[in-house]
Amino acid sequence: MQHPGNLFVVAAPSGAGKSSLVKALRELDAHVSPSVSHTTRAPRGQEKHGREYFFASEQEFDAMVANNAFVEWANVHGKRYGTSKRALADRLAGGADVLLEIDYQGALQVKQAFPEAVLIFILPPSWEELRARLENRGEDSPEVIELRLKNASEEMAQVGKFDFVIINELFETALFDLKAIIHAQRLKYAAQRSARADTFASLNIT
Ligand SMILES: Nc1ncnc2c1ncn2[C@@H]1O[C@H](COP(=O)(O)OP(=O)(O)OP(=O)(O)O)[C@@H](O)[C@H]1O
Ligand SMILES: Nc1nc2c(ncn2[C@@H]2O[C@H](COP(=O)(O)O)[C@@H](O)[C@H]2O)c(=O)[nH]1
Repeated sequence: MQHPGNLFVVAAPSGAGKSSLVKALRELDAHVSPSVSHTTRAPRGQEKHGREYFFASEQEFDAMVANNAFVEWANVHGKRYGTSKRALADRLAGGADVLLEIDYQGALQVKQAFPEAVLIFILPPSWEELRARLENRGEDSPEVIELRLKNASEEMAQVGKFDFVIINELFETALFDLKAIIHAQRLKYAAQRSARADTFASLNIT
């Protein structure tokens, strides 16, 4: 599918810092539009329906799967999460750069559907730091934290399938890297578009 916006996918093990990085990026770059996913997990803390997620019952999620409403969906830490086609198509068609914050299974499904999507993986600097970030965040029970840490090794084993890797040790450095990747992709895409336009013009294609 051709579309005027760029598509970025950011994945990471839980607690590596992807939401914090994406939030900071969005404060600096209004052209990056997030996509709001659907999930069957319960809201945490201050989360609002339609802002962080569309919170769906198992039956509602089943119906969306049956209606082929997702670009991608996956089981993550025992719950289901998915990006709806509606969340993506309108934004891309409108020329926005869309950034999906999803797990690696979803990222690989997106790459199948949109080969031009740029896949970025965020790594924590160490296991100790990953655990500390999950514990200090104070949002998940000890059982949930253990499950997320257990799943992190399978997730991190997928890093080679991504286009870029950022190690989120110093936050400002990782944010700089993320901005640089997005900037480089915009320049590349703009150059391709202009080369295409030149070729079209030389061939008298309007
Ligand atoms: N570079 C960093 N140094 C220290 N702490 C950080 C850094 N980046 C993020 N954090 C902190 O680590 C915790 C986890 O970050 P965040 O919630 O962004 O992770 P996440 O990858 O989005 O996790 P999840 O997938 O569970 O939503 C937060 O408390 C955040 O403030
Ligand atoms: N495949 C998808 N994964 C998603 C999506 N939205 C979020 N996620 C990932 O789930 C975990 C857990 O998120 P949390 O908010 O419960 O901490 C994390 O890795 C998210 O990136 C989605 O639409 N598809």
